[in-house]
Amino acid sequence: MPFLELTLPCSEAEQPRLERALENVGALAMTLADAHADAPDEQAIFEPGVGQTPLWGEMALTALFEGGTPPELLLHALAAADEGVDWSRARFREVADQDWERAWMDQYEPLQFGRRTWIVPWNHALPEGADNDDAAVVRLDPGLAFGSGTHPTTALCLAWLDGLADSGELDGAQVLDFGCGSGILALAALKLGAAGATGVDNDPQALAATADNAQRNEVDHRLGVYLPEDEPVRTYPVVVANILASALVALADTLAARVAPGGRIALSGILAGQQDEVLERYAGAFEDLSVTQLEDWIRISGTRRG
Ligand SMILES: C[S@@+](CC[C@H](N)C(=O)[O-])C[C@H]1O[C@@H](n2cnc3c(N)ncnc32)[C@H](O)[C@@H]1O
Repeated sequence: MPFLELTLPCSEAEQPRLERALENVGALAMTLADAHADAPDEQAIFEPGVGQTPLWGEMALTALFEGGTPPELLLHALAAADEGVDWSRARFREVADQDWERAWMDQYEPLQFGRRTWIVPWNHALPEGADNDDAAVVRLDPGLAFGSGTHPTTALCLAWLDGLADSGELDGAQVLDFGCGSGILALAALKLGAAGATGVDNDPQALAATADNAQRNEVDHRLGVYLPEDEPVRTYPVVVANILASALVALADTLAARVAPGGRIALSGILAGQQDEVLERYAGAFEDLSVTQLEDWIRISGTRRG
């Protein structure tokens, strides 16, 4: 089914407010494009709530909604979400799924994380280094689920997994990827030597993307995917969760209960400045908590107390 695409002009000052309202009424994904005529193709794609900072002055914000959504109902919901915005500026059109997938692919290049982890789109040949025998290569088309490796929150987790593999801690391990999105972290862990992985996400589309990516990477027999309410209650030696700081705080007890004594955890999706609240919530159950920053984003990692 085609999607409904909404586009409206957007200044830098307005951007967070517009994004919040669009997210509240169910936007699946958004793009921000330079509205200058001389740079029409420059755009950034991001998941609602985990935006990217634009560099341009005049912008157009585009949001994608489920196909079949009536524009007038959406305008009504947007007016209720934020009545201070002139939503009549919005323009609508139906777009095919492929247009969005194409937009992802066009801005997506092979990337290396740590020593030997590679994320390579299916339409690229393996670059030098990714063709080494010990390279851990995940082939990915992220589609609409978050997780292509290009976002710093994902990059921080991939580098952490690569480091764990280097110290032998992933060998034969079971890994929980909480908030799996495209499955990128679970797949990387499996390629780096984990015996099995569990992907959990509250978005069924993410679970479908993870399962599909696992099958295409031929690791589906070693991966299970679950909604949070169906997730098996068990412990893991390695847990990685790239969700927002507020969710990490809310899920602290659940995630702590999933890490085996002496096991390792990485928490990502934390904006610089939000780390203290997360550190405070996890300090009781985890020791050796360390903070790593990439651009505006923080990763916290630690070891479960025995
Ligand atoms: C930032 S993306 C991370 C995707 C991928 N793991 C990566 O590192 O690129 C966060 C994912 O967590 C999911 N998510 C957010 N809150 C959640 C919750 N409370 N329980 C389970 N999944 C959640 C979202 O649907 C999204 O797929």
